[in-house]
Amino acid sequence: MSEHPPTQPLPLITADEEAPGRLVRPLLVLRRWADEYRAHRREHRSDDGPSIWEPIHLGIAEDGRPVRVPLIYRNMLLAGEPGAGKSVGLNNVVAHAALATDCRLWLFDGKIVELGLWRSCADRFVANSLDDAIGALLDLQSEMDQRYAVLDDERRRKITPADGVPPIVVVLDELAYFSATVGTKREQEAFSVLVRDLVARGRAAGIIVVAATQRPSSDIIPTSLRDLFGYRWAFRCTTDASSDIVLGHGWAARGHSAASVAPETKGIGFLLAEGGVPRRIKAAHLSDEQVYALADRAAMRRLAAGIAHGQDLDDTTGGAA
Ligand SMILES: Nc1ncnc2c1ncn2[C@@H]1O[C@H](COP(=O)(O)OP(=O)(O)OP(=O)(O)O)[C@@H](O)[C@H]1O
Repeated sequence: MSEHPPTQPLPLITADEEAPGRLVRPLLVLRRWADEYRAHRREHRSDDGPSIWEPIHLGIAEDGRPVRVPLIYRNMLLAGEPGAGKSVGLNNVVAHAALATDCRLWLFDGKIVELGLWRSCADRFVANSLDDAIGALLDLQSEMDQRYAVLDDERRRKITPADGVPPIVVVLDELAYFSATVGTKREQEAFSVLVRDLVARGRAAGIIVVAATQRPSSDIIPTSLRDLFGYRWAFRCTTDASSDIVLGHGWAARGHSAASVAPETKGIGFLLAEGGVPRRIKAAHLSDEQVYALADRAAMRRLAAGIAHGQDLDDTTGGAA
C-alpha cells in the first residue's frame, strides 16, 4: 500500500472574509485530512492482489478466528462425502491461486463443471480424459525435474520468490475419477504413480498439489499417499474410519472425527495442518456469482500480467532455466 503523502498544513484560520480570523473547528480539519487521504488512496491504490507466497484464507475456526495457511512448499488433500462442502473449500484455494499472478494454475476436473468456472484462468485445463491427465502430469513431472536440475547446479534446495520461477498450483478434482473410474487399470496406475511422485517431490520445486475426493477410502487415499500431504482437510465423512483415512489413524478415537459433523451443517470440516491437532473449521463460502466475478477478474489480471491461458510455460517463465 502506498504511504500517505506529506500532509499539506491546513489553515486553522478561515479565509472567510465575513468572519476573518475565525478558528476552523478541529472536526472540519480532520474531515479534510480524511478526504485528502481517501483521494490519495483512490489515486495510488495498489492492486497487487494476493501472492502464492502468502497464506491462503480458508475459513473460520471455532473461536471465530480466520484460518489462513501458507500453501507454498506444501500439498493439500480435501475429502468428504458428496455434498459436504469440498468444492466450496477448494474454491478458496483456487480463487487465491487464480488471483495470484505469481503462480501458474493447472486444473484437472473429471466432472468438468466444478473447476470449469476457473478454466479461463488455467494454464492447462484437463477435463474428463485420463489420457490428457496422464500427459499433463508427465509435463509437470518433466518441469519438476528441470527445476531440480537447475537447483542442483546452483547447489540450492528449493525455489524462492527471488528466482522468478513461478510456483505451479495443481488442482485435482475428483481424484477417484482418474485413479479408479475411467481407463484401464494400467492407465489408472500410471496416473496414481505420477500424482504420488509430484506430491512426494514437487514441493521444493514449487509444485503444489491440491487434491480432492468424495471417496475417503483406502483404495483412493492409501496411507502412503495420504501421509505425503502436509494439509488434510476432512469434510463430513460417514464413519470414523473414513475420517481417519483422511486425517490419519487414531484421530477419531481422540475426538477429532469428521463423522461428528452433522449432515446439515455444510462446509464444516477438520483441518490437520503439518503435524498439529485437527481443527474444526468452517470453509469460507463463495457463491457461484462471486466465483464467476472472481474468475473473470483473475483472468483479466492474468492477461494483463502476460500469463494468460494458452501461453506456454517456457515462453513466459523461462521454465527453470
Ligand atoms: N462453507 C459453506 N458455507 C455455506 N454453505 C456451504 C458451505 N459449503 C457447502 N455449502 C453448501 O453445500 C452445497 C454442497 O457443497 P459442495 O458442492 O462444496 O459439496 P461437495 O463436497 O463438493 O460435493 P460433491 O462431492 O458432490 O462435489 C453447496 O452448494 C452449498 O450450498
